[in-house]
Amino acid sequence: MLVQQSGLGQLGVGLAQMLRKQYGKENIILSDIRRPPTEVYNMGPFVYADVLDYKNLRELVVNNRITWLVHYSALLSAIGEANVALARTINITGLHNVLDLALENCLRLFVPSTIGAFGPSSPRDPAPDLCIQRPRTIYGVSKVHAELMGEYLHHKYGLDFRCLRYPGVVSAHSKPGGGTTDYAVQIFHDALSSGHHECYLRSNTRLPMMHISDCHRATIEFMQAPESQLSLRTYNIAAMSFTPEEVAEEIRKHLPNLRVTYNPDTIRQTIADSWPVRFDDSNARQDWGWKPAYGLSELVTDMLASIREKKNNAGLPVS
Ligand SMILES: NC(=O)C1=CN([C@@H]2O[C@H](COP(=O)(O)OP(=O)(O)OC[C@H]3O[C@@H](n4cnc5c(N)ncnc54)[C@H](O)[C@@H]3O)[C@@H](O)[C@H]2O)C=CC1
Ligand SMILES: CC(=O)[C@H](N)C(=O)O
Repeated sequence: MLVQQSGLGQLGVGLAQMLRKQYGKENIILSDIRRPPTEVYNMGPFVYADVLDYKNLRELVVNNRITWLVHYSALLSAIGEANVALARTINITGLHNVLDLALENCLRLFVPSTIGAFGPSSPRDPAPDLCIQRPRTIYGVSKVHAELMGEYLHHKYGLDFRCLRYPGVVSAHSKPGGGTTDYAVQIFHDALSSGHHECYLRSNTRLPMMHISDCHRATIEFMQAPESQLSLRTYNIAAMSFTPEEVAEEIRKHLPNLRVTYNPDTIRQTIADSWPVRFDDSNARQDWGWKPAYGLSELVTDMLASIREKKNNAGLPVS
């Protein structure tokens, strides 16, 4: 049995769907502190679980004989800077609860990290798996903490801790949750509604990005990889890197009238400028065979088709 925490965020439902296809819908429990939409509730087991409530988490694990835990709970980079105390609590105290629970119940544990775990003193093009990590956001600090705590408990007590550093994830099916890479989702919605996107980053801000289905596939392949193939517990994964101007150009191949204006927001621009522009994921490719399926043109084609379909199904106008 697997429980996936904070499953109602941008990434959660899609991962649960992919896992349920492989392991059966009754074996994957989605949890969050928010009320699930009807379609998610009808897809398979859903329970309330607050990552800050240790007793509640323990009951969930014990009552359902959980063996794997996917810990998605976090406040992302931009929203974390606006709520530092809450980000520290959810991202660090929440993680400690989950680590204690995993040790106590011999759980296997997957925790995602991010390009945000690097900072201005890290090598940026590309950022390797092992290098200086001095992030300047509470989000990044909490993710480095997660990487180090998980690795420490793996080496000291044998905890099966696995961690992937995700790039900015681009998905048509959910709203972004307060990150610095959110523009790369919003631009598609704007392109298909008003035809105008106002970008909060400069036109030449290059960041690593990934299509959500590659992100989910990487997660499952990594969780399934035999221990003997892993030389690290925390791996970078990469697919593509682009700037706002480059993704806009690619969208214009489908929607030539897209207009993009730039109005950089100091907080998010400063964060983006401190992150890697490219990830070196050669260890993931070598150790457990990671290979992305989506490049920029495939991502743009898929995002436009998926959002169009959603709008058509909802009876909304599409430009
Ligand atoms: N979306 C992205 O581009 C990337 C995401 N990641 C990581 O992937 C994970 C999932 O990210 P997203 O789905 O985008 O996040 P999100 O911000 O969309 O969702 C976070 C979820 O956490 C839940 N939550 C908040 N407080 C909680 C609490 N006390 N207990 C339980 N749940 C609580 C929220 O209800 C929400 O559903 C995070 O750990 C994030 O750091 C890493 C890199 C990129
Ligand atoms: C890259 C991430 O971790 C996230 N999307 C964010 O922008 O905060």
